[in-house]
Formats: sequence, C-alpha cells, structure tokens
Amino acid sequence: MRTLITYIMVFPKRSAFVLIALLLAGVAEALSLTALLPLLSIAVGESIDSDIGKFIVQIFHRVGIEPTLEFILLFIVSGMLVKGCILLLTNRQVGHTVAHVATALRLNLIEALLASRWQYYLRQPVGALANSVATEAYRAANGFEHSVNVLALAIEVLVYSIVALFISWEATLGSLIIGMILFMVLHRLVRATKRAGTKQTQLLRHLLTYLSDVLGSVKSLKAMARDNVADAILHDQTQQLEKATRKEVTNRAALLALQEPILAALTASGLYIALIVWNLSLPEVMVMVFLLTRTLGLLNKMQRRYQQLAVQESAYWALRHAAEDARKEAERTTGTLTPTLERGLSLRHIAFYYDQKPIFKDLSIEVPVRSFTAVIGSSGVGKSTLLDLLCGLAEPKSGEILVDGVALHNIDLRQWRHMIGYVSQDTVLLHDTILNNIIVGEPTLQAEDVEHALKQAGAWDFISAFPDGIHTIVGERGGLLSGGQRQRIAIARALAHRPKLLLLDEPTSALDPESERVICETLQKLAQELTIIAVSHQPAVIQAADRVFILSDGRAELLSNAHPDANPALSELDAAQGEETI
Ligand SMILES: Nc1ncnc2c1ncn2[C@@H]1O[C@H](COP(=O)(O)OP(=O)(O)OP(=O)(O)O)[C@@H](O)[C@H]1O
Repeated sequence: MRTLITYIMVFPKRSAFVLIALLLAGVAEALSLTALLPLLSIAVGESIDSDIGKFIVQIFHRVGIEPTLEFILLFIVSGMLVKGCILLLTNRQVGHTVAHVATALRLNLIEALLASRWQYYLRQPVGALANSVATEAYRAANGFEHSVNVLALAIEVLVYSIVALFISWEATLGSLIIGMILFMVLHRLVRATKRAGTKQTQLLRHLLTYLSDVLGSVKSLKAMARDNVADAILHDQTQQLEKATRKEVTNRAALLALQEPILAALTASGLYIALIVWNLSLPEVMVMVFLLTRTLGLLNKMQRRYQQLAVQESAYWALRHAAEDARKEAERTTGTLTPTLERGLSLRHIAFYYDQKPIFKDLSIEVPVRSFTAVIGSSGVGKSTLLDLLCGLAEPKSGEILVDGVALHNIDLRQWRHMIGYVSQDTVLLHDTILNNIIVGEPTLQAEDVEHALKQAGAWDFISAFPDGIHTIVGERGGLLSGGQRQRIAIARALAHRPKLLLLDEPTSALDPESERVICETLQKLAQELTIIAVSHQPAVIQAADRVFILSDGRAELLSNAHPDANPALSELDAAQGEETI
C-alpha cells in the first residue's frame, strides 16, 4: 500500500491522467450496463417495475427517445465502444508512462551517484549499479503500472457496486463483505509473493555485482583455469534465484487457481438466495448476478494486480534507497569563485587521512604555471591521492590548496575541473569508437579537436593506419588495442578540451621506450602552454620534468629544478624504494 501511495505521489500528474481515463472507461461500461435491466424487461415482455429501470426509461423519454429493444441494444454497444476507445488511449498512456518512470528512476540514480563524494562512489559495486539501472528500474516501472491498475480496478469496483446497490443493496453489501473476506484469506499468498520478490531483488544485486567482477577479470581467471570457480559461485546464486522465482510463480498460480472456484461457489449461493429466499424476478436476478460476478471478478483481478505489485515493489525501494543514500553523500560544493590559472598552484601544510590512516601529515608543494612537475615516491605513499586533492575529489583535513592564491574550497569546483585534463592510472576505454572515446562528456568538441589531441598524444600515426581511422571500435574496455595505444588515447582524451592543468597518473607505464620518449617530448612541449603534474615511476618522465618532488612520510621534498642528464631524483627514488623493501 505504501508503495502504491508513493508511486502516486512521485508521479502525480501521470497517475492522475491514467486514473481519470480508466475511471471514464469504467463509467462508460457501467452506464451501458444499467440499460440491461429495461432491455431484459422489454425482451421478456414484462413491465418495468424497478426504480433504476423506471429512471432510465424516464431519461430516454425526456430526451425524446423511445426505449425499444433495438435502441437499448445500440446504446449498450455504443457504451462498450466508448469504453474500448478510452481504454485504448489509456493503455497507450500507461505504456508511455511506464517508459517514462523507468527513465526517471534510472536518471535519478545515475545523477545522484555521479554527484556523490568520490569516496562514496568508490565503494559502490559497478555490477549493482548496472543491475539497478537495467533490471530494477524496469521492474520498478512495471510496479508503477500495477499500482495504477490496482487503483483503477478499485474505482471500477466502486462504480459497479454503486450500480448494483440500486438493484439490491442487501446482495451488494453481502457480496462486498464476502469479497473482502476472500481478499483477506488469500492475502497470505500476496505476502509470500512479496517475500519472494524481495529475495529476487537481493539475489539479482549480488549476482550481477559478482558477475561484473568476474567478467572484469576473466582474462586472468581463464589463463589460470579458474573460470570454473566463478561458474560454481554463479551457479549457486542462480539456483537461489531460481528458487525465489519458483516461489513467486507458484504463489501467483495458487491465487489464480483458488480465486475462481471460490468465486463460482459465491455466485451460486447468491443466485440461490436471490431466487429462492428473496424471490426476486428473473431479469433482476440475472442483472444482479452479472453485476456481482463482475464486481467480485474485479476484486479478484485487483488482488492479482496487487500481488504483481508486491513482486516488483522491492526493486523500486532498492532503487530509491540507493539514490537517497547517494544524495546524502552528495559532494559539497561551497565555492562560487571563477578559477584562473595564471600564476600557479600551492599546497600548504596539507594533512589528509583515509578514515584513520594518515597519508599526508604536512605536505607543501609549489607548482608554477607552464611547468612540468613530476611526483615520485614508493607505492602507496599517496601520489594518486595528491592528484585527487588537486581535482577536489578528496578534501584535506587541514592545510590549503591555493589556485592563483585562491583557496580551492572557495572556487566553483565544476569550473575548476573543466580546466583540468586528467589521465588515470587504469585506462578504461568505452566500448565505442576512438572518436567517441575522446569526445565523451564534452559535446562541444569537433573532429578537428580530436585529431589535434591525437597528434599531441602521439596516437595519430597508428590510428590513421586503421582501416576505419578514428571510427575504429576499441572493444570492451579498449581490449582490441594494446596497452600503450589505450594510454595514448586516454592522453588525447585529456588534451582534447585544451585544459590549463594536465594531471597524469603513471602516463607512460604501458608504453615501449620509443612511445614513451614521444610522449615525454610532447609533455615537454605542452608544458610551454599549460601546467603539467605527472605521477610516475618511469625514469623517462622524471628526466623530462622541470621539477621533481618525492613523497615520503606524509611530506614532499623538491629534488630538482631542471632536468639534468643524471637526475638525482632517480637515485633518491631507488633509495626510497629500497628502504620500503627492507
Ligand atoms: N579510497 C580509499 N580509501 C581508503 N584508503 C585508500 C583509498 N585510496 C587509497 N587508499 C590508501 O591510501 C594509500 C595511498 O594510496 P595512493 O593510491 O594515493 O598511493 P600511490 O602512491 O598512488 O600508490 P601506487 O604508486 O601504488 O599507485 C594506500 O595505502 C592506499 O591503500
């Protein structure tokens, strides 16, 4: 019930439209059916003595129409036709609405997640997100359809009951009470279906999270013949899912199977009481039985719809809670100032912790504009974290990050990030063309910008050699390209929007010496126009940099100001790594 009300409150206009349409369809049908009574009286040659019958005949006379058999038949058929047309329009609207609801739920979750703090986002399993966007959104939208149908059927029951009340209020009340008892008795099956639905939602989440992890590392698993281990776990989860689905289907079938005989028994009893105990006339009894069977039939249909809603509702709540949790963890953007990068960047006395784990204690770094700064240090010392701080993906606990002397927390983060080109350590390309892999997220980019960036990144030569050039599909996670080719495309992606600050996390780790030399030369050239900070272990990058900082013990130390032939940073790095191993 809570889900039903929530759906209506979340999508009020669409629900109202569908409901009104369904209501009109119900009224059209009920009105045409009320004509049944005089029709039957005329058909069997009896005088019309019921109130409703007289009332209808009076209305016909008032509008100057003689209620002949032909006319009443035509009236009923027209009523049904109107109902059919309204239903057609309604169902069309329901279809549109279901698609709209699914899209709205998907976008809501994706937007909330993308706007969340980086630390929160990092903890979300990708498979669960894919499951939410695909399966849960679809199931939740179907739940909306069932909700509106439950409401529409409830209104139809009301309309039918009102019509039936005019004929015999005793029989109507009696059958509604019996209908309610039936509803309550069979509600156990609805509750069991709800549990099966919740189980399915949980299992699908786990299954898809695990599946996406397995598929992400399938190469190494296959190479070590461990893919059967994944099989076993997936098999087990699939079996549990099958069990939950079986329960749901069985409960649904049981509800359907039990409703019909109970309804038949009730109708037979009603017929007996009306004919034998109350001595009603045959036309009256026939119309009444028709209306009551229909009312109880509608009640049953409503319960079946409600059962289907119970299966899907857990998907809606799972999706909604995921979005709400993400919104609670939304990135705080307090800054409003427009950033410039004319003088340089300063990190002053930065302290940073992951939970309780200290990464930086007192980190200070100065980076002038139009320079190439390399940051080195042993693994796990905090090099990538430093780049996260510069992008505003992580916030220092104390100390300041200044951009042209303005504190980063006073700067509009989105504008600041628009000025950044970022190449991450693990280059993951989209399963799309090279062109789209570079344009991604920046609709203003043209093919010329892409070509320029590819040339800057030293990728143009190998791409022009492909038969489809920049329209070549790179495969799943860029799997159809070599590691070095992927990295150069990632660098081109970072350069395409002509950033002012280029941040690179191990930019040449997958390159052969020749490609690395080309990239380093490119970076040196680029440093004449923009500011570059590269985290690296590669000697070539360290040698190419103007300035090298080494991170250790939560601090940064400047090692050189130029790139001499024998860079002291390299021996410092070796020493630091040696200490780490000891
Ligand atoms: N999101 C996170 N939550 C908690 N701890 C983290 C998180 N990210 C990194 N760490 C930890 O913080 C430390 C610094 O990580 P970081 O990735 O910055 O190191 P790094 O110097 O770039 O390492 P590498 O050279 O191996 O890439 C590591 O010990 C890591 O385990």
